[in-house]
Amino acid sequence: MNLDLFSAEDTAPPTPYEIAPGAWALPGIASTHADALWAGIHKVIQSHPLRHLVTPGGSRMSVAMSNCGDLGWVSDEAGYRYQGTDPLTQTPWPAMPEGFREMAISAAEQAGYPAFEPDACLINRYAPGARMTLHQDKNERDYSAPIVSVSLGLPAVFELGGLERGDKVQRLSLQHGDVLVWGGPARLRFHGVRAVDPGQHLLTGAHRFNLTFRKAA
Ligand SMILES: O=C(O)CCC(=O)C(=O)O
Ligand SMILES: [Fe+2]
Repeated sequence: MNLDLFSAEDTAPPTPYEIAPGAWALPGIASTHADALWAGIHKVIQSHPLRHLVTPGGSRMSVAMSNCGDLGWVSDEAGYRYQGTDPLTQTPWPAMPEGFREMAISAAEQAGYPAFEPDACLINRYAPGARMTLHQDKNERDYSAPIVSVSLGLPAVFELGGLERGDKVQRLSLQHGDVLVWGGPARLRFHGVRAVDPGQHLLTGAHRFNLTFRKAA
């Protein structure tokens, strides 16, 4: 009798795959770093709390945000932008923890983008029902560096569109520890996150967290 319940096929680590030219999924690569990333998130949000920013149009975002690194992404009635100071605390954003930087650089490398030097890390917290509508990341000064996006906690459905808002979107299920990297011809693709379903995760509780690394300056 064969009692080998876990065949080699089942236990083989998932491998990186290209979702679209220049866009890569790196399943699970952050899971072994999750505890360190989680500790880093906590440290950052202790001094620079998660908050619901307001869009230039005046709506409150459902995702709560904070930042670390030289620059942080913010939004208010005046627009979207990066700045070195947290508008809430009026103090500089905390330094990007070394483990964050290493994770982002390694992910970019695995997706074929060597020499990624992130200077901004946006921390996104999704409670059940929170979502991010289709958008392009285009507040960065130049688009030659990729975007590195790390998922922690509750799963979510990521939508990757094309270069035009109306283009067809492909849906990807993102689990704890999954990383997406998009750059080059994919750098300005529209993308978003569908409303997160209620759930419980051992590390993050009732939330999904996402770290988005960018070279903003
Ligand atoms: O939460 C995610 O997976 C994506 C976040 C995102 O697109 C952004 O912060 O610009
Ligand atoms: Fe984005």
